[in-house]
Amino acid sequence: MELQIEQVSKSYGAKHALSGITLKLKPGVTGLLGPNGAGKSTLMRMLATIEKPTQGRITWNGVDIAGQPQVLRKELGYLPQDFGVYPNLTPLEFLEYIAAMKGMSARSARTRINELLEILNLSNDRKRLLGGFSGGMRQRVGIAQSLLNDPSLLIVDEPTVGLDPGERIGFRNLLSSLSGDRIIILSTHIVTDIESIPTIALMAKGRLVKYAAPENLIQTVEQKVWNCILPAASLPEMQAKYTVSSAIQRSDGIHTRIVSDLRPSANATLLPASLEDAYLYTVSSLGVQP
Ligand SMILES: Nc1ncnc2c1ncn2[C@@H]1O[C@H](COP(=O)(O)OP(=O)(O)OP(=O)(O)O)[C@@H](O)[C@H]1O
Repeated sequence: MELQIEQVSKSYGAKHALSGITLKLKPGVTGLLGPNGAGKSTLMRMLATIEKPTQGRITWNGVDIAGQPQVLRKELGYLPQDFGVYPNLTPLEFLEYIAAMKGMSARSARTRINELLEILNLSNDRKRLLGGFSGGMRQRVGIAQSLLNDPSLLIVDEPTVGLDPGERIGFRNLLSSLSGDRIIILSTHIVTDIESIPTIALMAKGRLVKYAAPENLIQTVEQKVWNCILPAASLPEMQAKYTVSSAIQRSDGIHTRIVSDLRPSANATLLPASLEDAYLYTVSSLGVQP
């Protein structure tokens, strides 16, 4: 099983949304991380065969999906960013409707739907109208519909938006349990969502900037993360000069976490680096607002 992205670019008129993306994905989870406008959704829409590249090609097990989208579609699960539900249906009715559109038999759909409602903790709400669901509950219904056909390629665009902290953790565990022999691609601009994912594709300005394991990304900022204790008045000046990843008010001043090649002040001390530091450092060095 292989998904190959070869020199893919996408333009909308004069706007270059993606430029020369090349990636080869094998079974496992890949996290697409990048600030707003990086091109994550555009790439995912092309992988989901909703749009075609302006240049380059995407192949699924060697077949170009622009010419033969059906080869991939039957093995695809997709949760788009702007996923909407029909408010007057229950989760059960909604999932039965999607399953019928995917060509599943009523019998196998019913078994799979029951399984998914259980996994996604929706069994007790199976007969309530979706219109009354919270954002997190709707998102779980969206995840359920993407898994109906037990897809070999699962694409989920910003799946944790609207989830509360407990649901986020539940979703992370669900993804790990699903990985096995399938390719999963998940996009986010929230670093903590993908800390436990084995491979990260970092995007900015329509380009693939890094493709590496989280620990390798963290290594790039080892010995570059500093704690400076500042008087409140100096914070704006430091923020203008350096990449500040956090600033916490304490009794002895503002504990400011700075990512910088050089020691930012005489009293600065080194801190262990995190994935968030690596992300901020990489994206800021490209002149992009993280
Ligand atoms: N249909 C479209 N027409 C014109 N421009 C578009 C279209 N879709 C995306 N773009 C532009 O392409 C760029 C990449 O957008 P995209 O939505 O893929 O980014 P993203 O990384 O998913 O960001 P976000 O997290 O905000 O969704 C942006 O500048 C966006 O405005």
